Amino acid sequence: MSITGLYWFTQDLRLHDNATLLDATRRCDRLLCVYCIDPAWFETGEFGSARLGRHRWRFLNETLDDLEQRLAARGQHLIRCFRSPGPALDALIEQHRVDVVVRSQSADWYLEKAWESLQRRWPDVEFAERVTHTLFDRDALPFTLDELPGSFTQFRKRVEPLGIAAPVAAPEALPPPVDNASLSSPPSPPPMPETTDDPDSAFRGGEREGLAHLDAYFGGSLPLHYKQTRNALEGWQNSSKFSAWLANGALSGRLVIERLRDFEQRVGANESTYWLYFELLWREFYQWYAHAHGARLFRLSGLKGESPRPDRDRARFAAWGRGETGLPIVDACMRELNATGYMSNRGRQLVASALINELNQDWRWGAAYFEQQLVDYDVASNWGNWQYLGGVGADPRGLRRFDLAKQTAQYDPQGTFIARWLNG
Ligand SMILES: Cc1cc2nc3c(=O)[nH]c(=O)nc-3n(C[C@H](O)[C@H](O)[C@H](O)COP(=O)(O)OP(=O)(O)OC[C@H]3O[C@@H](n4cnc5c(N)ncnc54)[C@H](O)[C@@H]3O)c2cc1C
Repeated sequence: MSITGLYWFTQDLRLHDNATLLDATRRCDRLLCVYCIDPAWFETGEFGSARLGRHRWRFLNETLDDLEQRLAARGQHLIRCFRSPGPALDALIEQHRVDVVVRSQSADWYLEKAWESLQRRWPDVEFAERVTHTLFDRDALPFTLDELPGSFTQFRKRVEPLGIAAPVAAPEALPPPVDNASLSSPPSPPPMPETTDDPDSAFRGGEREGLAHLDAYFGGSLPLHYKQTRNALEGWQNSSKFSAWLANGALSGRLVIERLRDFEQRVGANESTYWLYFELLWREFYQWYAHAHGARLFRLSGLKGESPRPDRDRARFAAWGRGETGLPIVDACMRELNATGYMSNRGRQLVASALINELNQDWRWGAAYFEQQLVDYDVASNWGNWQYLGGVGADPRGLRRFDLAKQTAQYDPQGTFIARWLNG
């Protein structure tokens, strides 16, 4: 019997180190490759922001264009459905009599729900999934997700002794598309929102760009100084800038680790190279944290029994979003975010602390605004970090309040960063 497969791309937008794609290649005689762009992403949600803003929309389109080219080089085709995954995949499964649906697991609770209900609606179809977004497979973790350590430090100590599997090679060939005639007319004709120019953003989407950036970063000596520079408020070279490609899966974390180990062999290992690995373990922690806690990621009380009591002042929140709070370091960071889609880790900590502690607003409004604006938005890292700073997540020390004057003196002693964004 000949097998028709549907590959549902989500946050694994690459061919390298993609065990799910290898699996689909082995199993299927014909394959539909599909990406769903949910129109709901562009609507204002309950926290006052859209799920997808212009920076990541542009980055996503570049990523999908690149993926399409890579698939085309292997005789395949990417179907972009401008429709929510449920009805989009239902239509394709029915139209093409799909036998097996394949996808990479995701830390995104909404995608998990969509996957579960798809399985319920199609009991005769086979469903298969692999983990491609993390360094460790779920089975390799020395604990179940119910027993996920409550803090990063406990997590790190348990996983550091584990080996990280080598990335797998990209498939040389793929099964052919199902039916070329029908693929030229995807089931959802409405036009997608236009992408605009984004001259201020240095991030360019796609696997090709991600791999080139990886080569550039490990081709010089930057990793040797990472620990000293990573906290800077600005500067492309001060941190790795891998986040945007990691977030949509155009780069695999395992590949980053392989290149890091190679760099340590060739050039040398030091505290900074260790620290890059350490930060990637933070990412790993939040991925499993999101898997473990599901919808609690979005609750005001987070993992705690008691909820904070924010003011919920829309005008004050909007001023924070525009970078008009009157707190110079916060306003500079927010204007950078709005213009470029990126903000340093230090900046993210400061603006989150200000929204929660100085302005007394709902941390989820801030998290949702970041979701809209960040080019590197990742559901697990974003909502996990916001919970942490809001004192309702994985921080054993509770609420974090940053002294903005002290932070400004330390990280912008000459005032150049603030001047650039407030006067520029
Ligand atoms: C409030 C807040 C929201 C955040 N939202 C996101 C988000 O949506 N997406 C995102 O990728 N990161 C998020 N982060 C984490 C971190 O700020 C970014 O990963 C980092 O600034 C990206 O720049 P980089 O790639 O140069 O990082 P580097 O310093 O070079 O770190 C290397 C990699 O380690 C990972 N990493 C580093 N710090 C963290 C961290 N604190 N938590 C999780 N992973 C980390 C990232 O994958 C990053 O690419 C958030 C942090 C805060 C405080």
